[in-house]
Amino acid sequence: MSVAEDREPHRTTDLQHEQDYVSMLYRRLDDERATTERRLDRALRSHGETPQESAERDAATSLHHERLAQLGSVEQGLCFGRLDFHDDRAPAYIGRIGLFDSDGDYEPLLLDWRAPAARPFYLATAASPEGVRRRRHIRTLSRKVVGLDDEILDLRAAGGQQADLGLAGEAALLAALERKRTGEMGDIVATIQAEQDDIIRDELGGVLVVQGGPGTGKTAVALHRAAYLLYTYRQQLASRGVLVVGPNSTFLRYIGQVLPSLGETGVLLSTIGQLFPGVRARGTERREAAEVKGRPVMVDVLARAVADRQRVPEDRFAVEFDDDVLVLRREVVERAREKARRTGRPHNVARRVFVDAVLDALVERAAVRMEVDLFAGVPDIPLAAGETADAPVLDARDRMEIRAELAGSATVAAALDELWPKLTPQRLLRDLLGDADRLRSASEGLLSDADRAAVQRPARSPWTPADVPLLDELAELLGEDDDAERAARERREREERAYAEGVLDIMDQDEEILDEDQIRIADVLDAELFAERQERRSRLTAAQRAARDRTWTFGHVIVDEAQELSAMDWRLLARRCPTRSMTVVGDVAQTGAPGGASSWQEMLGRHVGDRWRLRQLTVNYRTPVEIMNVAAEALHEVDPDLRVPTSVRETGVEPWRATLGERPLASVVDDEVAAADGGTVAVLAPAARLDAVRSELDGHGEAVSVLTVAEAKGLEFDGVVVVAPEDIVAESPRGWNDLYVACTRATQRLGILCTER
Ligand SMILES: Nc1ncnc2c1ncn2[C@@H]1O[C@H](COP(=O)(O)OP(=O)(O)OP(=O)(O)O)[C@@H](O)[C@H]1O
Repeated sequence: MSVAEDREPHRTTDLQHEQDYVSMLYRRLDDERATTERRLDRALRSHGETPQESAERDAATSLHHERLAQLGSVEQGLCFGRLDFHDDRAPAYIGRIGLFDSDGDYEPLLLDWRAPAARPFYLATAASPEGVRRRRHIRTLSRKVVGLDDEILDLRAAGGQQADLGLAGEAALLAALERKRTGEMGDIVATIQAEQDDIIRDELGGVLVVQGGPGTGKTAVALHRAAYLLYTYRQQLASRGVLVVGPNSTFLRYIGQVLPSLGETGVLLSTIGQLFPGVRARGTERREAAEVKGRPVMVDVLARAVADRQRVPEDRFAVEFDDDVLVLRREVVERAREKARRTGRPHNVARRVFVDAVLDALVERAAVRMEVDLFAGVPDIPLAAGETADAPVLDARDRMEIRAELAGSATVAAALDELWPKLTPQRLLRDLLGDADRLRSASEGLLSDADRAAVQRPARSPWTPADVPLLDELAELLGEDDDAERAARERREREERAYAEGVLDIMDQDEEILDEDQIRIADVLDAELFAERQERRSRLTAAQRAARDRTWTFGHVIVDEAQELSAMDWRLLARRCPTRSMTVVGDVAQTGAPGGASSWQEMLGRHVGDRWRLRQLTVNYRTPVEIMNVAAEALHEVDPDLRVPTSVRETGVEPWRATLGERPLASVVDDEVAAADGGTVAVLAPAARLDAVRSELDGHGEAVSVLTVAEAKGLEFDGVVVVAPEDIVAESPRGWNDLYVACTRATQRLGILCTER
């Protein structure tokens, strides 16, 4: 233990004193909620006469709404710490948000954990106390104070000893770590450790890489960093939002409550597969297919696939027009294509240039034909004075009319579409992966026959996560000719606004003549109107607006389990974050994805060169020593030089091994469920055995999660049973990494069922 810890039961007076203070804080919180509700109500009822007033009203409702959400989310564990100082400063209380005295002097009653003044709570040690005499953890249940853990930051009291791991608030920390898991990640705001705090508060700019073994709190640190950045750089980040990328939707559900519990709503949690609005990547595919799709060479394959759709006719281009056939030579179309390509614009935007050039050529052809027709059978008339024989018979206006007619002709449009079709990313990718000839043409010399066989699939196949970065790349290559759509959107917004203003006016007139009861009905209407109006504009947080917009760029991007991302995934993320303000969190020893990375430089070099900074986390908070000893065997197979992180606790419970099939799996798992005593249990199986294991454990319901290792990435359970580790290892080129991940999901107990082999 690093410091003297007060394990004596606290005197009732101490508890009572803290209870009084905490109760006062909750009263202050209630007041604040009531005030904010009143402000929100007032803002909703105010009419914006001018566009500026409307905008101000929207900004105010949005602000109050956000504040209300924040005040609502900090109810549990509002205040969790107190610092007492050596000098005569008043004690500082630390909590989830800042609260101030409502009187004139505006004294802080509770410090937000992210405020600089709260930092000693996480950093002060006996050796470097930063003026702190005592650190107190206050444990609460609802609004009741149920316990206190004190540390006196005094080297003499600690016997001059510094513990190896330098843990702060050890009693509170160990209590948190021993807690049964619920299936949802909780925040660690009361027990953040110094090495974690350093990372959480690292500066905003540039790429920060956080490398740490399993259970070192990388995910927790990443989420607290998001909350810290939004607090500290609110001006910069509130409007653009923060994106947190996780490996799959189970993981996102697992971490989903952490940021709201810290009072933050401006964060979009997403997988890579969810980052293309309008596409749900629910399909699965073989590892080989995902690996090929993740390679950087796909950029060239896709560029070629787009170029392949810009065709010129074999021989000549003939199109029916006005009971006639207009013919263009192949070279004329080729020149039009070159002209369009030379603009360097994306396919759908450059299409206009191509279409214009072909239409110009067609107008010429049509004009010639008309002149021929006009004069057919007409005897030569002598030229009048000033006339020349080659003066055009059709003037500019005639030509414009012909052009308009050509442009409006369905046959001409269809013929042009054959040569240079308008394309969506979805259509192009479906066509490409569903057609062997197209695929070969786009990838000859870039992919092998085996690669092509891996990615080719029936045209109606569902989208997979590895398709999404390809769709994103194609969206860039194809571009959007969206003038008409933008105008329609603006018109729609104007109409909606006028409608809302109208409803408000009617309500106001009504209110003047309604009696009390009816006004209450109007209040309900008001609430509905509020919801409607907010839904359209101000209620949407930056994160929600970002989720609907592929071209949104975020103020900061945090990537968890980053080692799993492919080169194409990184290209997509780089587009979402042109400022390269990123936090990249992961463990290159846990890489399971075939396109994932085994070194950070290999992964990031292509996008940021060597302009990234590395921080390491070294202490394992999840997995006890006994289990890490077993996990270390798997890690040794990955790379004998790698070391497991140091565990903070021992449980005295050794992991067990048995042979699969000796006892029915259901009964083995029943024992584990009983041992977990209300905690969570997972059975991790090789993909090939998953269905069989699931049906064997049918009836265990929600008590047991049956998952592949890939699905269990980033999650944790009180008890874990690993089925057929040999098969897990054999199933993938990174099988030992997978086994390492499987063993390190456990917080209390690990069992391994080997196959007979
Ligand atoms: N300072 C802390 N106080 C309390 N609990 C902590 C602390 N740091 C980490 N934990 C807990 O340890 C567990 C592991 O944390 P987390 O999932 O963030 O680790 P990780 O490094 O992302 O692991 P992996 O790479 O295996 O997914 C979680 O239950 C987390 O809440």
